Amino acid sequence: MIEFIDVQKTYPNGTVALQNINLKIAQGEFVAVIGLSGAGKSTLIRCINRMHDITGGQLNVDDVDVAKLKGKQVRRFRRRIGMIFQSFNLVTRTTVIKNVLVSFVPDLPVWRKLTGIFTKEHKIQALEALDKVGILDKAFIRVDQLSGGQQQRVALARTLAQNPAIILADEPIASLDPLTAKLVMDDFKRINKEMNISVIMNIHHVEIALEYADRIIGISKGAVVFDGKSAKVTKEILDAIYAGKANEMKSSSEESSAHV
Ligand SMILES: Nc1ncnc2c1ncn2[C@@H]1O[C@H](COP(=O)(O)OP(=O)(O)OP(=O)(O)O)[C@@H](O)[C@H]1O
Repeated sequence: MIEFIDVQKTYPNGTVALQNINLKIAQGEFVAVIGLSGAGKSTLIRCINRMHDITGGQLNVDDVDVAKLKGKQVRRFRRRIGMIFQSFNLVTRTTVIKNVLVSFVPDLPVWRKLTGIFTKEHKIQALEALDKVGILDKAFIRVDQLSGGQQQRVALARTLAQNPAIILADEPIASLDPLTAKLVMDDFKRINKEMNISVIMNIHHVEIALEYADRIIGISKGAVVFDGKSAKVTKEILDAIYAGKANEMKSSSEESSAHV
């Protein structure tokens, strides 16, 4: 369970990115966070794994008060939370399997991760993770020889090898063509349903968000203006989220939150 209690985030330059966020996300949910550029979607997602520190309120993940974690505790905590980025964040001049193996040695410097000191067990786990996203046959190919969709799958496999409870995805399909984007979304959906891994995804493609996510969180100017099941999202709700008409949405947000 991820719980935001009156969470606020103000950046050091004074920008208020999140204001009084209250949310509960149960284990195994597939949540899409939507809203205009600059609304605070990325900030919201990145507070969950402490990529950003909150400046007010409390954020709990499985009853752990995330803000109170220190040093090694943060690293251990992050092991259970995978992160997928728009830009894949892979080392492209090496093989697929080495990119996945990196997930087993988070505390070593990068050069050591890439020198190949991995156990047989780790290699088997890495191959299993690649199999789960359908690219086992690419294990020994260099990443820069793969398509964008295949590279995003490598990133997913790397995250899966971590055995995460939660996957945070920040615009994971933004740089993919529509067909490939759907294939990658199919992977997310399968992983979510079959492995009960929570997926919290920041996404600009509204139609895809509605098709794949169970729940939509609409953000405008740092505030939650809609929170409810994808099936309940109407054109009017979308217009309001994207017009930033926060006040207009408050009542439907409260109404919808009751169903979650
Ligand atoms: N490191 C930072 N320092 C200061 N302000 C920031 C920082 N990162 C983001 N912001 C500001 O915080 C607000 C929310 O940004 P955020 O990136 O969370 O929005 P977003 O909804 O994810 O936008 P996009 O869809 O364009 O990625 C914006 O006004 C942005 O300019």
